[in-house]
Amino acid sequence: MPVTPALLDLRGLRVRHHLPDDDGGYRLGEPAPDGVDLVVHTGETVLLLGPSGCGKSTLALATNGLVPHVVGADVDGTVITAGHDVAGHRTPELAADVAMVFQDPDAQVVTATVLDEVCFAPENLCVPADEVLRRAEAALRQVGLWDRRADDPAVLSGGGRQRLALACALASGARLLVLDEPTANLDPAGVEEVYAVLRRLTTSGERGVLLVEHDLDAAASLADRVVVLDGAGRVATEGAVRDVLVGQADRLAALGVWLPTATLAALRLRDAGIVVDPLPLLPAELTAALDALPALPPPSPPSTARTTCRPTAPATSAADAPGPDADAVVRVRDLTVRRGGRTVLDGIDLDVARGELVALVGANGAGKTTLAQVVAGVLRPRRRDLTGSVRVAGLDPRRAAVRDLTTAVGFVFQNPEHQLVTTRVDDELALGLRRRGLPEDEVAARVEDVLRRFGLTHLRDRHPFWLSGGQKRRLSVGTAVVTRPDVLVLDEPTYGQDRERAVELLDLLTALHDDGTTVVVVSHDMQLVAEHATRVVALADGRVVADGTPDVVLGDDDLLHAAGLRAPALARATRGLRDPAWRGVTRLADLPSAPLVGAGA
Ligand SMILES: Nc1ncnc2c1ncn2[C@@H]1O[C@H](COP(=O)(O)OP(=O)(O)OP(=O)(O)O)[C@@H](O)[C@H]1O
Ligand SMILES: Nc1ncnc2c1ncn2[C@@H]1O[C@H](COP(=O)(O)OP(=O)(O)OP(=O)(O)O)[C@@H](O)[C@H]1O
Repeated sequence: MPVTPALLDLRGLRVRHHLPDDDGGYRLGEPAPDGVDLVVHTGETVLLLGPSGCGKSTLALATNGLVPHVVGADVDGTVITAGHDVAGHRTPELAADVAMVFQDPDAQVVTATVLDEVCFAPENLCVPADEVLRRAEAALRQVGLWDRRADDPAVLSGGGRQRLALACALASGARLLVLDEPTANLDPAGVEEVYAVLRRLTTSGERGVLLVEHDLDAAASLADRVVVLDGAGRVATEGAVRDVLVGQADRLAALGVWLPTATLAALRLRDAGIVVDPLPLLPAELTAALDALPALPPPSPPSTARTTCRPTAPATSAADAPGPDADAVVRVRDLTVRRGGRTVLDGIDLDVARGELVALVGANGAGKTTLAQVVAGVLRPRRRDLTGSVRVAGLDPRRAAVRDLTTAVGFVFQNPEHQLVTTRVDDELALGLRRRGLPEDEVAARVEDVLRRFGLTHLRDRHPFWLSGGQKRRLSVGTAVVTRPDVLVLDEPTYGQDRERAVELLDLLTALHDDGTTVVVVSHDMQLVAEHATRVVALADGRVVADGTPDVVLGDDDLLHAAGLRAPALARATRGLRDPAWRGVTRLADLPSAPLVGAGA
């Protein structure tokens, strides 16, 4: 046991949120977390896992007193942060000791430029001016934002704002970093960079990290210990990373918690009678374990579920992209868009046929959100800022009446808060249907269906504002799905979701797609893209740099690296295998699913 005092020491933490009621008072929500003990020492990274709504963000907010001093709640138990009892200290008094990065980076921006933002915390802590600048520069360089230091934080892309929040935490000098999904909006290259920074910070022995994160392929190699909460907010299990993630993989899977891709793959193989023992944590360990088997059965033929309605020509450059398509439900021609004086989309041509499930991928700032929003008519640039044309189901999204447009295309924002407007979950789902004048019994039936499919029935009368991040995200996807549009455009729909919900959401998108809905989804999760998309369009610097099937685009390592992307975790594990038949297996669904006579170990 380390002899230094803990940076964070939680004993019996139990939080019940104050839920406002109609007569101006409040009632208490269900406890989450519920009686949790958790300790973080200097030099240590502790990973906090658990299904959506179990209280991970609430626990994070309790470490610097935002819960209960700002977010109303009854708190039992004790929280000692860097030796201070949080109950007796306001959040600003703890700022020198604990720095937080929230799930929603927009929640914390306060100044007018990127540089000011990073200087803000150390200035408030009365750090000498030259030291403030030194720390700010170092932090901005570490997250790759030094060149954008004069920009307004509001004009950064989603991933840009996430990097900024992290730079602020680093520059504050606080010894305890509490990071709530710090990489959720980052491109794969950015995730690697951020984890490299965190690794340097913790191995230098000066700081400790409490990390809430779903992307275990990256986090598993950084964290020292894991604490897993169950759905009721109690500690289900804890221990060293490998002991928990690998040693108790079945239990975690049953809780609906994410597992590393390599572990998931091995569990699937085990079901097919191919025993990989011990279970691997990282892609390289899966490679070694499979190579050690006497023989591998052939992988399953690629699953038919993903076959596109209209085969897309494999193409690895914009020039080779599929030609004009008469059936295109989305048609983008030579689209150029300027924002804040900068060209952010540069001559985009893109046809999406009815029934495709297209993933838009690319580095932070590549223009994915801009393209998605222009297609959905959510962003309507001025005439001088846009050239070229866009048609969705025959409509011009810049000019069409909102009512017509929302029948043609549903949009889900990167940040769900931006689109929730009513005071109840069920009203939020009913809103678009009522606006269309649907009969009330039809409205009720569709709302019930979506509540059930998205696991929101028990929260139907909750104010959308008082939901967890994952619950808000499901609600916002639900509002887009409930109107059954021709085209559904989603910006990072799985971020913040536990495994069960993310898989459910993607299965739902796949089902909608099978029913003929065209789906365009912006995603940084290459494994999910590989599993579900029928086509991948990669953007870099506002241009289409690749357009083809997932196998072609995600199999081109040089292209992926140049575009700030990385191969999916399973592809990283299989590409080094001795058995050539297995190289390039990218989808879990393509692993052997039944034992083959005379094959395997
Ligand atoms: N500000 C709030 N007011 C009232 N209830 C809240 C508030 N924030 C969260 N809750 C509720 O508290 C519980 C725990 O939420 P929390 O955000 O801590 O969960 P989480 O584990 O971080 O979930 P996710 O993975 O979905 O982000 C949930 O049931 C949620 O609905
Ligand atoms: N409101 C705005 N004003 C000016 N520039 C903006 C604005 N919003 C975005 N930009 C800029 O447009 C470019 C493309 O941003 P966009 O959000 O489309 O990228 P993205 O590929 O979706 O990135 P991310 O993966 O980080 O979400 C970025 O350089 C960004 O800084």
